[in-house]
Amino acid sequence: MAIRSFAQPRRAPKKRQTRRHQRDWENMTRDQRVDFVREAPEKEFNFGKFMNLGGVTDKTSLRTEQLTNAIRSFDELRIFPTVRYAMKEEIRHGYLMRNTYVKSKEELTLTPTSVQIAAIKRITQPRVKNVNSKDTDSSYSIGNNGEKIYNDFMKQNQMRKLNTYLLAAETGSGKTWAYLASLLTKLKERDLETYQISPEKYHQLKKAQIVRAMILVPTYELVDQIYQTLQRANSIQYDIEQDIIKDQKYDTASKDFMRLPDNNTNLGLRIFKWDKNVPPNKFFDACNQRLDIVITTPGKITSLSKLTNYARPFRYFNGLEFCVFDEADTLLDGSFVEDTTSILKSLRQCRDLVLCTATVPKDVGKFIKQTFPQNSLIRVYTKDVHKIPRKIEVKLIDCFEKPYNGSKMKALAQCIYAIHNDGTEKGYTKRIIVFANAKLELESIRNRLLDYDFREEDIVQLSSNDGIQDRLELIRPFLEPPTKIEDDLDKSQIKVILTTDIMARGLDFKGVKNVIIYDIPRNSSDLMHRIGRTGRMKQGGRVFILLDKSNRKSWMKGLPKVVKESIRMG
Ligand SMILES: Nc1ncnc2c1ncn2[C@@H]1O[C@H](COP(=O)(O)OP(=O)(O)OP(=O)(O)O)[C@@H](O)[C@H]1O
Repeated sequence: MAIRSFAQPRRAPKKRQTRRHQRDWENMTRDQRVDFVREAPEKEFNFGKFMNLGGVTDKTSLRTEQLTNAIRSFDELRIFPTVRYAMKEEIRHGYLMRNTYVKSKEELTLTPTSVQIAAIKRITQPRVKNVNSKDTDSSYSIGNNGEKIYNDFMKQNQMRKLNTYLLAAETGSGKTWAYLASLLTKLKERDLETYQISPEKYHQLKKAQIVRAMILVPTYELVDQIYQTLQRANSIQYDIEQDIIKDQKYDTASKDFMRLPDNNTNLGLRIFKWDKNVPPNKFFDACNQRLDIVITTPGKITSLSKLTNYARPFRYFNGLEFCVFDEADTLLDGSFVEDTTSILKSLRQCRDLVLCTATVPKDVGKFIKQTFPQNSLIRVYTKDVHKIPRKIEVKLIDCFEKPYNGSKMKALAQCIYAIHNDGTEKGYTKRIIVFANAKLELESIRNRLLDYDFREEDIVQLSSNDGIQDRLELIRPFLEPPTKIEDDLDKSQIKVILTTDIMARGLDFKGVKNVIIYDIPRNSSDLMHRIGRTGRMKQGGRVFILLDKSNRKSWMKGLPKVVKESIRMG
């Protein structure tokens, strides 16, 4: 195992032990020494080509730490009041009540996570207005379908630069709400701004045939997940006087705006889920009125350019101001990058682009550096990015040891059997995710597991060969909190899902405690994503890694220590 060791706290770092540096160190005050050590590079677990992560400098994550230090509640962040209410209720709705001393969800005190604080602070901070831009009321005019008004309205943005935010934080740390809270706040503040200029213009703009914000993700499962989160937030009901305005010092225009029928009972957003089975004409129909947010995959957007019988189908995105690439490490790599870059080029009015990811592979980091000029790129890295959450226990199973004697299948069956009987999650169906590399292999793994007397209904396989509806149906029990065995349709004591990397990214498996890595993935980034399907939001979890001929003698053996000592993965 090769652990690059650099700074040792409170001791002069080895790299600095030249005479001059040693003298400097000795002359430093205690505080200066602490700062010096904190800014020196941390240990990193690095071994060969498998390790493809990089680009996290301790200075970047230190800056995020400084930003987040003093904040303890959502109320201290610039989040639009109605958005803040809906966000907290949505998180409360999905909160897992196990591992908490609080009796009911209503009593929970929710606090923002580091990435939420840092991202919201950075993204929603007001911009310095460009002195050259003609930011005056006279730039508004009225057109037939509202598009013209919007175009005029957007002209003022042309002089302002695009800000690109790179949000990188460990898996399960609440990145989705980090960008959603910022996005919804921007949309609401923009509406309020217009309303303050002229209520009439605000109402006219609502009829504009445009899309205001777009969230792109790599899979249809994620399209569905983000859509469900937003829809839940959008349908949360509040009493505008009691829950939002009471005891707060808002100016009259803001209060009037919040009391409008569009705002006074719920967020009132128009959200469009553009998934696999939705043809473009459904999207065009939805665009008859202003769409606040579209959630889709890059492929859906680029497919518009192939349409021959629609005039300028891309025109609906001409006024788009806010765009998110969720799972940006995937969207800016491999088969996606061509689509995503062509989309980027056409978003001329976009002012805020959020690249959200749990890992920044070196190649992707390099691409981002080359694509976005340094002065427009704002990095928000948390201090635990590229670290496996410490609540996760990583266990290695050597298939060459007794009693497996080289049989990986035997080791897998034994591992599932041991989880089944380990006395944890008493009374609940235990859910286990098994990751293999090749989808063609899944069927044979399942058949061989059935030979070990597991029940057919307890073991399912899922790959990209299955249709999206089947996939959503199969993963549903994993996306919901655990159920009591007697409430489960099949009365399953365990439920095993055999899958590939298609399920490894972004999916918010609720309280799944066990992940088995049957095959080692291609690189450390994929490994981090697989491991991250458990141990979400500081919940515990276990990951079992099967070591076979190809990897048993390797650095893999150092992994449990890397997690325990909270060492960053390279
Ligand atoms: N402040 C908070 N307090 C408690 N729970 C939260 C908070 N914010 C978000 N959550 C919950 O944490 C879970 C994980 O959040 P989310 O899916 O956004 O993680 P993520 O960082 O995007 O993970 P991944 O990298 O795997 O995509 C969700 O169920 C979400 O509702």
